Amino acid sequence: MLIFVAFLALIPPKIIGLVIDGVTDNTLTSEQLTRWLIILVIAGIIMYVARYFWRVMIFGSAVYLARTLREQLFVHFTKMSSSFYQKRRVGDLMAHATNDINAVQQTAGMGVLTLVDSLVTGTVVILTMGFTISWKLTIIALIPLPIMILLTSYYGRLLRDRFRYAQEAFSDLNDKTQESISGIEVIKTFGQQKQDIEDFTNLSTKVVEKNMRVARVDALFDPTISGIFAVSYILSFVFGTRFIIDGQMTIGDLVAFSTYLAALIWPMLAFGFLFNIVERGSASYTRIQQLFDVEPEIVDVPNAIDERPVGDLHFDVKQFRYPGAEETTLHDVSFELKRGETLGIVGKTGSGKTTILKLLMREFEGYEGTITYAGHSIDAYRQQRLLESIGYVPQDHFLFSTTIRDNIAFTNPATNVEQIEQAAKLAFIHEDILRLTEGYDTLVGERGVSLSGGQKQRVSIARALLMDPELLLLDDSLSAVDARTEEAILTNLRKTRQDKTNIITSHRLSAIQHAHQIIVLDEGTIIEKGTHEQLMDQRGHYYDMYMLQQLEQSVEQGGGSHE
Ligand SMILES: Nc1ncnc2c1ncn2[C@@H]1O[C@H](COP(=O)(O)OP(=O)(O)OP(=O)(O)O)[C@@H](O)[C@H]1O
Repeated sequence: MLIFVAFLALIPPKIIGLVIDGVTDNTLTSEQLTRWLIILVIAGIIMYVARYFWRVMIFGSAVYLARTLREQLFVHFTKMSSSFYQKRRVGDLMAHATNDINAVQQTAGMGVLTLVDSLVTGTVVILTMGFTISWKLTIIALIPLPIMILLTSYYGRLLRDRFRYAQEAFSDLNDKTQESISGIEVIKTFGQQKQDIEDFTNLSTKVVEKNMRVARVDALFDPTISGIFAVSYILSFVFGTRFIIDGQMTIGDLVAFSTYLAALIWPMLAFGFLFNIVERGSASYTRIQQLFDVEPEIVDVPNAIDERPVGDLHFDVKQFRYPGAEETTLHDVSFELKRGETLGIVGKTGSGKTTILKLLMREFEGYEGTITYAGHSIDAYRQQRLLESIGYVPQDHFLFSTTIRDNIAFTNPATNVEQIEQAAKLAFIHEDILRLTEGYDTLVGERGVSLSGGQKQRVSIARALLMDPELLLLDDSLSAVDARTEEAILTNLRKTRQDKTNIITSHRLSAIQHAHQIIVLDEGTIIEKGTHEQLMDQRGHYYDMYMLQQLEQSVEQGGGSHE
C-alpha cells in the first residue's frame, strides 16, 4: 500500500503542471479542467483510505511486536533464580518491561513507516522529477541531501547514548517510587517523608536533566532538515527560472517541479528522523537484550527425572557460600530424614536455618556436597517435579491481591470448597476467616483487608497444606501465633502428616520439641543433634535455650517458678 500511495502521490503535481501550461498557452477547456479535477479528487480519496489502512497495519503490528517482546521478557523473568533478583531492582526490571519496550514499539512503528516511506516515496518522486521534468534541475535540487544525511546520522549517534542515560535515569526513578510506596509505612512512622521527597525530587530532576540532553539533540533534527530543504528550494528556483529563460523548461514544469519538491519534504524529514528513531529503539533494545542475555542459573539436566521425588532425604553439605558473599554460610551440615519423619532446626538468627531450606528447594546451587531425595541428587530431577513435592511456608509470608479462597487454592485453583476449608482448619485459620465479613471471599493483599501477621502466616500454612506435600517446610512459620494456636496446629500436623516428611525451623523450641530429630545450628554448622530428650540430657546449648524459654514463659504467665 505504501508503494501504491507513493505512485498515486505523483498524479496531483503532474496535473497542476499540465493545468498551468494549459492556462499559459490558452489551450485549457472547461471539460479538460473538470476531468483533471475529478481525477484529482479520486486520487485524493484513494490515498486517504490507503494511508489510513497502512497506518493501522504498521502501528498495529508494532503493538503486537511489543506484546511478544513483553511476554518473552516476563517468561524470562520467571525462569530467573533468586540470585538474579538479589542483584536486580524491581523498579528497574519494571522499567525495562514498560518504558524500554514502548521505545522499541515506537521504533517498530515509526521506524518502518519512515524507512519505507522515505525510500519508496523519495525514490519515486525523485525519478519522476528527473524523467518527466529535468534531470539537471533534480540533481541541483538534491545537492544538499548528502549534508543532511551526514548531519542527521551524526545527531543519531549523539542521541543513542543520551537516550540510554535517560532510560537508566527513569529506571532509577521507577525503582525509588516502587520502594517508597512499598515502604511508606516505615517512612512515615520514622517521619522520613521530607528526606524521601528530597530523594525523589533529586532522581526526578536527574530524569529531567537527562531528557533535556535528549531534547537538545532532538531539537536539532527539524531545523537542520528544514534548513537544508530551504536551500534545495532556493537552488531549484534560481536554476529553474534560468532554464525557463533559456527555453529548456516551461512555467508549468517549474510549478510541477516545486510541487514534487514539496512532496519530498516528508520523505526527507522521515529519512532524517529515521536515524533518531532507530537510535532510540536500539538503545532500549540493547537494555532489554542485556536482560535476555542473563542465562537462568538453575536449569534441568538433560534427561532429568520427570517424577515427583517421594522417599528419604539425605542432606550433606560440606560448604556453601551465597554468590558474592565473603564468608561461608553453611559448613558440615548433614542429616538424614526418613520419609514420615519430622526434623526440627533451631539456632540463633542468621545461623543458616533458612539457607538449608533454600538449598533443598534448589534456589541456590554451587555448594560442596550432595543433597539426595528419594535416592537421587535433587538436581537430577526436573526442578518443577522436585518443587511439586515440596510445600514451603516462607518466613516472609506473601499473600496475593485476591480472595482468601484463591490464596489458599493457589497451587490448584480447581480445588473444592471442602478441601480449602479442611486446609484452613488444619492451619487453625478457619474460624478467623469466618469472622471476616465476606468469609473466604474476603479480598486480602495490597487491595484488600489487612490481616494480622499471625493470620497471614496461617493462610500461608493452609496454602502449603492444601498441596498435601511430600515434604513440608515451615520456615519459622509459627512465630507470630500464640503458644496455644501453635500447639493446635502442630497437633493437627502430627495427626494428618504421619507418613509425610516435615522440616520445621523455629526460634521457639516448643515448635520442634516433638520432632523425630532436632539439629541445633550455630554460625552455619551443627553443634548439637538428637531428640528432645537426648538434647536435654546433653545439657548443652539446647538445654540452656529450653530452660531460658521455660523461664520466659512462666514469667509471661505471671508465675515465678519452673520445673
Ligand atoms: N541471599 C543471600 N545472599 C547472601 N547472604 C545471605 C543470603 N541470605 C542469607 N544470607 C546470609 O546467610 C546467613 C544465614 O542466613 P539464614 O537466613 O539462613 O539464617 P536463619 O538462621 O534462617 O536466620 P533467621 O532465624 O533470622 O531467619 C546470614 O548471615 C545471612 O546474612
